[in-house]
Amino acid sequence: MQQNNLMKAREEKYKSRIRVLEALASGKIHVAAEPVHQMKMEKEKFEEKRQLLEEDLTKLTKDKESVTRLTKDKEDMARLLNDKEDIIRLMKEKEEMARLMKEKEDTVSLKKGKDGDRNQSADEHIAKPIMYKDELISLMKEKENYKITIMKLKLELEAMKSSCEKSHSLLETKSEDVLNLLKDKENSGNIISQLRQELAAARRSHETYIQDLKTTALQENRDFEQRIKEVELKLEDSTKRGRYLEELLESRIKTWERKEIMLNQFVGVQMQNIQDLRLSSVSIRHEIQNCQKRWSEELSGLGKSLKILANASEKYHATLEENRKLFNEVQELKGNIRVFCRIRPFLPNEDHKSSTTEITGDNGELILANPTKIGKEGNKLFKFNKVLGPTTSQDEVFKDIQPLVRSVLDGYNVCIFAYGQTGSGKTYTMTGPEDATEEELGVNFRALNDLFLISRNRGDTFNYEVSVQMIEIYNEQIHDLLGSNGSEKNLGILNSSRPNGLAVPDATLHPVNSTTDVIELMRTGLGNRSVGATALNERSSRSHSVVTVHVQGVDLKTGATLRGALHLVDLAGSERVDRSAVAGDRLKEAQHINKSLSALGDVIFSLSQKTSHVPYRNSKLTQVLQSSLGGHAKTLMFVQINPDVSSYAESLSTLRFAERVSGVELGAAKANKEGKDIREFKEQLSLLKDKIAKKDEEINQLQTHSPRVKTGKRVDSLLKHSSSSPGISSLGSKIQHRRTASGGKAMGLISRAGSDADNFSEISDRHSETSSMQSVDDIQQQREITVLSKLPEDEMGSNSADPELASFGYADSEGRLSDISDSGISMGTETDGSISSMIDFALFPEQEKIASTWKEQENAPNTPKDRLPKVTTRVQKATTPKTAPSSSVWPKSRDSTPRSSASASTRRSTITQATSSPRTLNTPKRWN
Ligand SMILES: Nc1ncnc2c1ncn2[C@@H]1O[C@H](COP(=O)(O)OP(=O)(O)OP(=O)(O)O)[C@@H](O)[C@H]1O
Repeated sequence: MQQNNLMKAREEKYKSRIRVLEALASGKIHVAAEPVHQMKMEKEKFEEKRQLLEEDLTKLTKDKESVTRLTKDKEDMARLLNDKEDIIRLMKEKEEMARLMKEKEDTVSLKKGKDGDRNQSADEHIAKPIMYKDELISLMKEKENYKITIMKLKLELEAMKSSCEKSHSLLETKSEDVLNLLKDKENSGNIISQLRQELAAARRSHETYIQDLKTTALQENRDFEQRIKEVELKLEDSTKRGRYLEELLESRIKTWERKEIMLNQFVGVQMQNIQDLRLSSVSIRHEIQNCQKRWSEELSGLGKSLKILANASEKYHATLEENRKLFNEVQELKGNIRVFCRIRPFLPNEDHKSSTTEITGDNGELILANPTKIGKEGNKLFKFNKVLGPTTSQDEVFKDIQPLVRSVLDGYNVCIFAYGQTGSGKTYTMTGPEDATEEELGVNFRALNDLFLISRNRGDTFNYEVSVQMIEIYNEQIHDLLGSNGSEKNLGILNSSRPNGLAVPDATLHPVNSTTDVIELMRTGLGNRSVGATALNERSSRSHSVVTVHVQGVDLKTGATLRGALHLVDLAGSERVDRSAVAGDRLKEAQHINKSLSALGDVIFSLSQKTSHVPYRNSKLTQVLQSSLGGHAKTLMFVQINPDVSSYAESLSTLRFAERVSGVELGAAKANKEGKDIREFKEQLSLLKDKIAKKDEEINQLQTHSPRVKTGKRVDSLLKHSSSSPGISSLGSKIQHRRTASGGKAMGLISRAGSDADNFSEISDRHSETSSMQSVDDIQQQREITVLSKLPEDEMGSNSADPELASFGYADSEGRLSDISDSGISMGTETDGSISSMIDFALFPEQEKIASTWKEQENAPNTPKDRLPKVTTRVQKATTPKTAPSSSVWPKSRDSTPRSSASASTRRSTITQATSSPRTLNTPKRWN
């Protein structure tokens, strides 16, 4: 406890010391500020510290006293220990005494024995026992005393023992205390020495601190004195300035007073003004309120009129929409060629910055910007049925033409062709890119798939048969892309009015039943085309590919048949070819492309002008598409545009062409529907026609041997121009051949030209019902004869390999040329009173009756031989008034007119003398 208290006291002391030191440390900061006060504080603290130290000292002294007391206790203890030792020694002595007593007793007993002996001897010696008795009694007494003393000693010893034990235990505790005290003392000694050291150190530091304080105080005093001097100086200055400022203030106050007076006067005036302004503002407010009222009235009026306008605009849009629909319906009724313009996106390798095209909305308008002209001046607006932007997907494209494609199943002929320069996306639209994904598949695949789908859906009511032909027209030669021999064979064209409606009957017709069949076929076809492409140097872009889907449907209820054909045409690139830049095969290809595209243009133009003669036969392409372009078909053209600036010229020419095409009215489309009876009747008719053809041949043979015909020069020439009559045509050709055999060089050339593959068309024409009376091939041959007859024989020989090319007008180097002008062709246009119809009259009695009046007038003979001169006369009659229009709308080529007239005159003089009607031949024209 004591020790704990001691420790607590020390702790308190140290804490107080720390506080003092902290107070000193904190006080030190303020020393500089209040040195005197601080010093007093310091002194007080120091006093406190001193008192504490004194208290410590008194405590220590007390400790010392207690230590001294303890030392005394210790000494007592030592004394007690000595006592104890004495007691022990006494005990030992007592034991010694006891031992001695024992020895004495023993001696006594021995003495007693001796006494017995002595008694015996007493007898002997009677005096001796009495002496010994006394001695014994004294000894006994002594013994008794000893016993008492021993008892006393024993008691004393026990008391001593107990006290000794007590003092031993006390001693033990004391000794422990002493040890503790000694330790404490040692510790206290240490602490005291430590405290002394600390005290000395504190004294030293305090002294130094006091010393420092003194020096700082001195320094501060000096600084204070310095500052006081400075402050005194400043005070002097400020007093001076104060005086100056007072003076200044006074003068200013005076000025301000003056100004105040002025200001008051001014304020008075201003107040007056404000009053005036208030009055005027009140009047203005009134005015504004009036204005606001008027405006709100006007605004509400405007709102009403705006509402009316909005309603009107809504109605206007609805009307516009209706107009558009009506326009489309009108176009549908008129049978206009639909034109969809598709703009290809920029390809990864192209500069994406500058596009020449801009789509203005969803109304089919397209602006083509001339890159050389800035602003609206260079813009040209075109309008089509639809404009498909670069982001339009293949599916969206097909959705737009789907109804058209589906109408094939209702017996319509549909033709979809893609026109545009190379690389503008024709093949992409029609077929899709190479390795196309399902989304990228083109119109061909989608159309066939759709046809299958619908035909399957109509399975309950109709039985459809779908078959596909795929041909390629390259250098005016037709190749079958689905044939087993690849595309090598050159095929001929038949007029599509044959019962099966096939334009190219020799091209393989593949029946297809499923989408897989179609994909297989397309692959084969494209494979054959691409094989050609490698061999013939990008032939794909230099040939037209035509996929024809023939659909024949039988109505399961009525037995009526429907026959529809869908032509999907990927045309060759339409770009202009600068002839100086190409030669050889390329030149030939370009010329053929130009020729066929020009022919297509001519046909479209003729259709748009509704001329009686349409020059289908000017190219293989138009011949193949004849039934789809003119025969009440639905026709759609995709105009493909490359948006790049470099293609501006081509785009302009393409769009102009497309614009003209969009104006073409083909007449309302008609479905090829036939009742069962009609079909049978038509089949009979075609059989009869075949018979007639055979009969005609027989007649020809007879006529060949007839002397009248051999010498009949007039008949010969007339026959030449009545070639559309089957019998007469063949007769004419025979006569020509005969003349060739007997004639000169020119005739030889005729023969060669006649042997050209194109003559297939001529021969086939004999089976035609409605073809023109004078075929284009005839005119071509005549031109060849005319032109080539002027050439030296060797030159003719070199050109004779390709008579078509030899006659192909190259005068215009930049444009597509049609070497056979529309005006030239139309000199022998077909009429309703054509020879074939006359023959029909003769063969079918009913018709003959109808025409009896005419026959009577003409006094028509009944035999074919007799009929012939009548026929020719009729031809002359029919032909003469239908002179070709003397002025074509198409620009004539620079050198064409003289050549044409020359050739016409030459032709008249050398070959034909039969026709005297004025003709204009070979006016080349250009579609651009
Ligand atoms: N709408 C389109 N979206 C994406 N790529 C297109 C599109 N149209 C065309 N292309 C790409 O442009 C390139 C040229 O297209 P494509 O071969 O169809 O042109 P083309 O007019 O048929 O050429 P050619 O006359 O040589 O046959 C191809 O790489 C094709 O994938």
